[in-house]
Amino acid sequence: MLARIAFWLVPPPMTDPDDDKRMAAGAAVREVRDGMLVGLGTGSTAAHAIHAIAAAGLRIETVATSAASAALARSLGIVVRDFADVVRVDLTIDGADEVDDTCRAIKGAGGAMVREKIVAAASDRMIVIADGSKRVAVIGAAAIPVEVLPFGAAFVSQELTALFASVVPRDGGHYRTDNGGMVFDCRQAVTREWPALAATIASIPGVLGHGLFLTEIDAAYIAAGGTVTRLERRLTKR
Ligand SMILES: O=C[C@H](O)[C@H](O)[C@H](O)COP(=O)(O)O
Repeated sequence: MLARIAFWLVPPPMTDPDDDKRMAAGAAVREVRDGMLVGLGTGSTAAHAIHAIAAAGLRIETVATSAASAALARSLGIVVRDFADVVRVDLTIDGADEVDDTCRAIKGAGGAMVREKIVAAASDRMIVIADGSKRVAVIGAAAIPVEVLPFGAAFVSQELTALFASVVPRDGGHYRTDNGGMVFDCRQAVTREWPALAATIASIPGVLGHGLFLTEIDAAYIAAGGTVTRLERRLTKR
């Protein structure tokens, strides 16, 4: 009862999720140093990081995980290289749809997960930035997006149906990624043995990639109520 009264007298601080995204992005960008090759993520939170990089006037080069992020960065005067010529990235900063305290994440609501995973794998350090709504005890409530070669759509959809309770083609099957792939948003996995599930999805012919990031992320900056928490992954990356 006392706790309830205290709640009404002193309401918890309310912050705009966009302010939290900006704050998480700003904290991560403080890790960027002149001379680095930096991976630019995709989405609304990653866009804050791109703006923060531009505002900091850092002398860096970047690679982008989507056409949208490349266009935003170039519009702000940031040098963006073609990733096809790159084998190693110093640091990547990207958003997430869900992230847990061991830095496992679900990504790809914006459809960029395949390029994001390639750039993450090439990165010495991969940081996820997010507002507090993305932090979860256990990943798995968000849809896991699976990018599929349109040629194999029906076959892959059938295979995914054995792994998930719900398999929904994005935009009724009309959505296309920067790679020309379709996306199936998959929910309620029949197993939460994530490494085995990730391997099974990836092994289906026609699958180009998926949004389960189980080993790629080194750290997460989560901002909630004006406070930034940094989570560091403890296990070795690969
Ligand atoms: O494909 C999109 C990416 O994985 C995004 O980083 C993720 O969906 C988070 O986006 P936002 O920061 O807009 O919530």
